[in-house]
Amino acid sequence: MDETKLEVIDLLDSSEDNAKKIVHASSTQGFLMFEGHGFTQEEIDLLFQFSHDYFHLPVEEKQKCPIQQDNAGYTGMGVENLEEDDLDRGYGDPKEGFNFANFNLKTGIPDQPIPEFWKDKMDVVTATVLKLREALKRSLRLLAKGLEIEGVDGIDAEWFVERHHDDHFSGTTFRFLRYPSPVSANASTEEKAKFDEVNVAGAHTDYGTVTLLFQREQESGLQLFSPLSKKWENVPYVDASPKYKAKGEAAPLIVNIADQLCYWTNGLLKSTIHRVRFPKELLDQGKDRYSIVLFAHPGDTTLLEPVPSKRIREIKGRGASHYMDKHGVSQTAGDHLTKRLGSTYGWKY
Ligand SMILES: O=C(O)CCC(=O)C(=O)O
Ligand SMILES: [Fe+2]
Repeated sequence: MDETKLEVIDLLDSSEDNAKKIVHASSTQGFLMFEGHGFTQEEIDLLFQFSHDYFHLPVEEKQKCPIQQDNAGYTGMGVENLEEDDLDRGYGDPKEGFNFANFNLKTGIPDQPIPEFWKDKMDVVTATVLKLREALKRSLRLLAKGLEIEGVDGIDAEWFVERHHDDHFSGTTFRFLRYPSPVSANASTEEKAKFDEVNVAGAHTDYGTVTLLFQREQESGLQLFSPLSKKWENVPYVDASPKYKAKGEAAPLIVNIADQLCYWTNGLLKSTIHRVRFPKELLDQGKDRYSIVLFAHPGDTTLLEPVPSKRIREIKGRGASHYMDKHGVSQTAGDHLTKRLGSTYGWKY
C-alpha cells in the first residue's frame, strides 16, 4: 500500500498560484489537505472527547434520536452501506454515527431532535460548523479563481460561494463517526490479521461538493483509489507546517472533492473513490477509530449546470453537460442527494 503525498493548500493564500494549485490537486487526486483552517488541537480534542463519550452511552439512549429521512440523527452499527458495488448485500458497514443536519447556516444551529447528551454542547457544535463553513468558503473562492469562472466583469470568485449561501437550505451534514475495533487488544495475531483486508466503510464517493474531515494521528485508515496511480493509497496523517504550528493551529484538514463538484465541472474535479480500512495501530491495541466530518452541499434548489468557464466548456459529453444533452434540463443539488441517500440506506421516496 502506497502512501500518497497530498497537496497541502493554505486557505489564507488567495494568490493566483495557489488558486491554480487547488484546481490541480482537485483535478488529479481529488484528495488534498487544507491549512489555515484556524482550529487548535484543543478544539479538535474536545470534539473527539464528546464523540467518545456520546458513543459510549447505552444504545437505548442513542436510539432515542434515530436517523430520519432528512439524514439527521443516530445511525447504529451496520445500518449504512457505503459499498457502491454491492448496495444490495443486505448488511451495512461496522460503524455508528451521529448526524447533525437541517442547518440554519447563519447560526450553525441544526433543526432536529437534539439528544440530551448534546444539549449543553451545542455551542461547540455550532461554532465548529461555522468555522468549517468559513474554510469551505475560502476553498470555494480559490477553486472559482483557479477555474476562472466567468462573471460580468472578469472572474467571479463568489460563484460557488453564492450557491452555498447561508440563506439556502442544503443537505450539509456534520457527522461524528465511530468504528469500533473488531478485536480486543489481547486477541491473537492471527485473529487480528483477519481484519487487515476488511473495509469498515465500503468504497464510495461522497454526495456533496466538498468533504472536510478531522482524522487523528495514529488513527489513519482512510484510503483513496488514486485517479493517478489507479491504486488504493493511504491518506497519511500530516503534521501542521512550521508556519501554522507557530500560530497554534492543528494538523491540516483532510479534504476530498465530492460528486456535485465533479458533476458541475463536467468531471474535471475528481470525486475520488475512498474507503476506510481499520488501521493496524488501532487493531493491535484493540482501540476504536473515530472521525469527524463536514459534508458540504450547495443549496437544494441549486441547478447543477455546467460551470461557466472556458476550461469546463471544452469538456464535452460528461457530467452536467451530459445530463443537459440527455434530459434537456439540469438536475438540482437536492434531487441528486435524494437519489444517493435512497440507495445508501435503502430508502424509497
Ligand atoms: O471515516 C472516515 O475517515 C471517512 C468516512 C467517509 O468516507 C464517509 O463517511 O463518507
Ligand atoms: Fe466518504
